[in-house]
Amino acid sequence: VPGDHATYMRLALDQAHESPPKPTNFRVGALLVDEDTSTILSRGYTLELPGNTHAEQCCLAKYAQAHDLPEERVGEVLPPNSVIYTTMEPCGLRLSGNLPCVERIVRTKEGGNGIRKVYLGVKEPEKFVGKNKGRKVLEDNGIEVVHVGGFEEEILRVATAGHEK
Ligand SMILES: Nc1nc(=O)c(N)c(NC[C@H](O)[C@H](O)[C@H](O)COP(=O)(O)O)[nH]1
Ligand SMILES: [Zn+2]
Repeated sequence: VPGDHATYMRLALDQAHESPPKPTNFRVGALLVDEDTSTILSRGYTLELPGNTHAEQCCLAKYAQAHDLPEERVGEVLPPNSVIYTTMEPCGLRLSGNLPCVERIVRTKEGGNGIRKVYLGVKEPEKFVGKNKGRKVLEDNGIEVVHVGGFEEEILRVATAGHEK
């Protein structure tokens, strides 16, 4: 049965609950979906893969790994109408200096179809890097950004669970 946006965002939020709490990031969950066939291609959560990894990064890396490719070449194997559901908007800047997920999503257009749309549950709180400017970068690269409402309170509670109260 084709999932609706809420179904997929709920599944992304389930992923966020798997993330180990940490004071210096947010606990986020992401889903990679083929919109043509309503197939879930990959799931990911913050810190799932070794290193200081983000949910969207893990989602892409796992799908690439399943095709024996490094994450930076995932665009070569994405179906034509791939989308990402992420509980929090992709980062445009990271305090660690690691490559932001907006760049990882934009580069999926290299060598293939690339991610078409990003569905987000909440905007990034301004705690670490101030205002997140990633949305404009995605849109400037032809990637549609859509807010899926209804989960904000739970998304933020999960995202900040590792922060000092
Ligand atoms: N969309 C998103 N997915 C994630 O999985 C995650 N952890 C963040 N978090 C954004 C926040 O801005 C960064 O976590 C801090 O800027 C610290 O940067 P690092 O995570 O250490 O690279 N945002
Ligand atoms: Zn990120």
